[in-house]
Amino acid sequence: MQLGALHDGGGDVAVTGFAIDHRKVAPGTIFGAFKGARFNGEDYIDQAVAAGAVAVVARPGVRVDGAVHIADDSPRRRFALLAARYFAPFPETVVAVTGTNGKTSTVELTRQLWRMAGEAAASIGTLGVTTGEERVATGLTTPDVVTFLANVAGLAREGVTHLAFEASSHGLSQYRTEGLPVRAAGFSNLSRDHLDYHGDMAAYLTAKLRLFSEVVDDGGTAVVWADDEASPRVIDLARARRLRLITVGTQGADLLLMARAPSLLGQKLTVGWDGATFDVMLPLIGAYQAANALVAAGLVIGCGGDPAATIRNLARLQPVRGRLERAAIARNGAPVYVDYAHTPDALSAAAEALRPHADGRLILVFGAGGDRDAGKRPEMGEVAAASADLVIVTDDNPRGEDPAAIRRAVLAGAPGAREIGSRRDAIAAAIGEAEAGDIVLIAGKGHEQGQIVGAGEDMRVLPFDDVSVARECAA
Ligand SMILES: CC(=O)N[C@H]1[C@@H](OP(=O)(O)OP(=O)(O)OC[C@H]2O[C@@H](n3ccc(=O)[nH]c3=O)[C@H](O)[C@@H]2O)O[C@H](CO)[C@@H](O)[C@@H]1O[C@H](C)C(=O)N[C@@H](C)C(=O)N[C@H](CCC(=O)O)C(=O)O
Ligand SMILES: Nc1ncnc2c1ncn2[C@@H]1O[C@H](COP(=O)(O)OP(=O)(O)OP(=O)(O)O)[C@@H](O)[C@H]1O
Ligand SMILES: N[C@H](CCC[C@H](N)C(=O)O)C(=O)O
Ligand SMILES: [Mg+2]
Repeated sequence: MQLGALHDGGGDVAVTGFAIDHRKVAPGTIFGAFKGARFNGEDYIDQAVAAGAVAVVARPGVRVDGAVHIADDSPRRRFALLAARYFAPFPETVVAVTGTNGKTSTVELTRQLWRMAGEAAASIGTLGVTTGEERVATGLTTPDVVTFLANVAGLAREGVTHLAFEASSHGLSQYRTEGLPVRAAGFSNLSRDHLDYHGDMAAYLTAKLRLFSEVVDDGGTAVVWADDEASPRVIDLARARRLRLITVGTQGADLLLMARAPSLLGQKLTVGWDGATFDVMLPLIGAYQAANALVAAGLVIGCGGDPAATIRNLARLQPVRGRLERAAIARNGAPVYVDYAHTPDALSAAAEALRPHADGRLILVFGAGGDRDAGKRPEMGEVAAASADLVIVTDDNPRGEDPAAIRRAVLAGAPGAREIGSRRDAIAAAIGEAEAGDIVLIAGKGHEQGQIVGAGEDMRVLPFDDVSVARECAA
């Protein structure tokens, strides 16, 4: 593609790719120079040009010598829009999900429902890029804009027609997915997380709302879990933009959750749609998984899926990796679950999901991540103390912080909890302690395969998998 096709005055210079990191610039690249949380990409413009950048997208007034300056007050957005034109075509049906908790689950369940309907479907999110055949990790929930758009285009080349992706608040505020047409947007819920980055809940919500106010296509659909305190804000925005609105939940007007009855390995849902009532056995436990499955169904229906078939297909959903995953059974019969709860609200949701299944105690092992929202730590402690009978506070990705200090902050909210820094020892203690009728919940890492310690040059990922460790400890 010629630069002139992307930018007036660009001329017939060949564009060979896009980069936001100067170390990835090759001859013919368009470089995006952005101010970030740790570095200022504008400091690397000269190096990018020396490496062959033919154009630089940067704020007006920034000095660019030796390449075309594509000036814009919102350089990240402009860069994404240009990159999208370069990388297109994309899958024709794309949906995005935002919310504090439930994004990964919802995009994965959406992908499964599409596949059951015979569509070539994929998802992109915390679990990586997932197709029916394979899963490739990207390291972020919403990958950086170049990785994201290149992957989405790659999926289209492989024949994928339906894509569900996670729109994290970081991704939304950094325009990591702009330019990709989004037909339907899903909202799960809003609760405390990531305030280290967003500052306060209002800013965090504003970042998420951009999915509905700007990212989803004109004439697109909003699928909103209606039982959340923040839902009315999303619904108002959807109405203001005249999006098609599908509200879901016990408060939903469209996909109505009329009843939910937990059973041993799942739950019976009674669901209303357009005057008809459906009874379906969802093979996943917990109110939160029912919510995610229904939002997924709403997204599929919102993109033209047959409502009755989609609702019936809920009975064939497979579990999502690391979300209330039954990892092991302790010698005395106590089941051990692994879950990705790493916020106060998620911890409460995971504990509530398991409570009806415990005749005895709920034993909870968890920690809080380092270099992440510190304010959520005591809140997580409080929720844990209120939700479980025995709480063991341990380490979960301390990153650049002192693990003992993180544990102390969590313990401030859960003074009666036990403290065992080594995650392996904590899991062993919980499983060793469990008696028949108890349930062990290991929260925070879900699918993760490592314990992240240190930061910058000293950062290391020590192999660690909650599911395998639980199995070893239960054996
Ligand atoms: C806080 C945050 O979102 N950071 C991400 C973001 O950084 P940033 O834009 O602030 O960039 P920066 O590192 O300050 O650098 C500024 C610019 O200079 C460029 N640069 C920098 C150094 C250099 O030598 N040369 C160079 O060109 C960078 O590529 C960047 O464009 O963009 C970077 C490039 O893509 C990411 O690597 C980085 O992820 C860090 C590692 C991270 O931990 N991110 C987490 C918090 C994150 O994004 N999480 C969300 C939400 C998780 C969830 O709730 O599911 C996610 O979507 O994963
Ligand atoms: N709808 C929901 N309501 C409340 N809690 C939920 C909901 N869905 C998931 N959770 C909790 O959040 C955890 C993470 O779920 P999931 O990975 O689907 O969310 P996410 O939004 O993708 O998280 P992340 O921000 O890390 O990407 C689950 O393991 C569960 O404990
Ligand atoms: N996407 C989340 C994942 C947190 C997972 C948890 N194990 C932790 O490290 O805090 C984040 O980056 O904040
Ligand atoms: Mg996720």
